[in-house]
Amino acid sequence: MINQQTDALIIGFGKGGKTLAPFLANKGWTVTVVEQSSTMYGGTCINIGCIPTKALVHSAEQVSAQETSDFASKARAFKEAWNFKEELVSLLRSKNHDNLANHPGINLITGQASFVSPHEVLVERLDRESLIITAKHIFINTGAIPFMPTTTGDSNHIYNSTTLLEMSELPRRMAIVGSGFIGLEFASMYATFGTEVTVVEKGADFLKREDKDIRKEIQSILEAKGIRFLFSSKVESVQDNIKGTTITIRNENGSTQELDVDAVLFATGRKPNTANLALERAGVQVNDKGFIIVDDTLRTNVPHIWAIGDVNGGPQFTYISLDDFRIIRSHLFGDKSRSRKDRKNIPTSVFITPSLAKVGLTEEEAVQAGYRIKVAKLPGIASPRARILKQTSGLFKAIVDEETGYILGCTLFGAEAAEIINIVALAMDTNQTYLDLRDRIYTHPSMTEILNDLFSQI
Ligand SMILES: Cc1cc2nc3c(=O)[nH]c(=O)nc-3n(C[C@H](O)[C@H](O)[C@H](O)COP(=O)(O)OP(=O)(O)OC[C@H]3O[C@@H](n4cnc5c(N)ncnc54)[C@H](O)[C@@H]3O)c2cc1C
Ligand SMILES: NC(=O)c1ccc[n+]([C@@H]2O[C@H](COP(=O)([O-])OP(=O)(O)OC[C@H]3O[C@@H](n4cnc5c(N)ncnc54)[C@H](O)[C@@H]3O)[C@@H](O)[C@H]2O)c1
Repeated sequence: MINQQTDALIIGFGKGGKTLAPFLANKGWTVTVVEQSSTMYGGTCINIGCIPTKALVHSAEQVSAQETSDFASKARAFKEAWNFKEELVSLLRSKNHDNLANHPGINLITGQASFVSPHEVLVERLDRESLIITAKHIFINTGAIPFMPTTTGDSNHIYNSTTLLEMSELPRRMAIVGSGFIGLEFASMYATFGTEVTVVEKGADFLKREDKDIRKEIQSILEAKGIRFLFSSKVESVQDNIKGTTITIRNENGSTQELDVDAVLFATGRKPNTANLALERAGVQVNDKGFIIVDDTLRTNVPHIWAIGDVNGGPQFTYISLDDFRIIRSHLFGDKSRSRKDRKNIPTSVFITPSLAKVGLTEEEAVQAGYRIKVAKLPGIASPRARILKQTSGLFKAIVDEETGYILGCTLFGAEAAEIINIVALAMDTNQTYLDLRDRIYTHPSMTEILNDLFSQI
């Protein structure tokens, strides 16, 4: 057993941790980063999350614009897109690796970390001697992993988002269980490539935090791609047969139906990746779902141990993990003022085609909160840029406080919505009124200029 000392030990190569490591090293701290897998340098986002999925979404949109007709051509197009995704991920993984490995103040170790005591962590390496690292400060950044509900049966066709991304063949028929971010993004992407997709959702509807008109528009556009939705339904069993696999779906009213598919994706949420950490040996507390409990400055109940990113139970987005880094920076080397409370309007985007992006309140939420509101709405086709991009479907919507003119919320379902929403979020965070966005000079022809027209509806 080798013993090492370090000022900061970062467990997991997540977004916040990999940003914190060079920051602390540049401040003169000795920094050790431990990542359990050589295929995960750069973390979930780079390897099995945002980047590979959005590369496939983008390729699907290009293929759909070419209107390939027969399945064999579609399958070839998917294989090409998959190869591109693999090349991109491998490039980014290696860049991420080198960024830390080549930094003179950072010791990057590949191995699995678990606590021995509050200041000591065991690192087990595949083909090398284990280490005990004694650290003054410890940052847990181990992310989240897919949560899979139990089903009966025997199948080699069950996937989660990680394992499905390893498959280079386009399935002809696919069931996707869950219609959250991952379920909808995969459904839209595979259907755009040409897979026959059925989505099985236990709830009575999807995206429950969206207004009804937006949900209706999304559903009709996804259905037009050929996606079938089965709501209030659960997959009970998955049983392989010579042609693929048969899933048995039970509806809320008790009736069952069978569906033959080639692949079943479970996209039913993600749970904290803490099982191997032996947190109890450090005395670190977790909540009933296993997420590490932190205060608004991201410290755990053990003052020298912090938790960053998905593992601390905050919103599961790469940009939130990055913001966790900013909070920790503020507390270690800044004025100690930044906290989770500063996050006012967090924009989100679901990368279906066209994309859905949102910030702040929906119409229903604003009414429930007691605001007197004005609502602006425009169809996607109102944008000249959307016509150029051949993505004219969708719906843009903004909610404004009638009394003050402040923007309470905005949902953009249309081309490049994930870009435009950041401008609306900035306006909201800096207390600008809807008039500021209505009367701004934007480039033309851009998607952003839809804000001129959208807010002119008020
Ligand atoms: C399919 C998919 C698509 C997504 N798309 C988006 C998107 O478009 N936009 C967005 O913002 N977010 C997206 N997300 C969410 C986003 O990927 C995560 O919120 C983000 O990556 C979380 O980062 P993190 O800092 O918590 O840690 P992670 O990036 O999850 O890193 C944790 C690391 O810790 C390592 N580790 C775990 N346990 C140990 C241990 N005991 N010892 C050593 N190492 C360990 C893991 O191997 C992993 O590399 C997506 C997620 C998925 C699954
Ligand atoms: N574009 C992005 O920013 C992006 C993309 C992908 C993932 N993510 C992050 O990853 C997280 C996890 O994504 P996710 O889609 O796995 O989770 P999710 O929580 O967004 O959605 C899970 C869905 O599965 C349904 N479900 C759960 N159990 C079920 C069952 N047994 N049968 C049928 N349906 C069931 C739920 O009702 C829900 O609709 C997201 O919340 C998000 O934070 C972000």
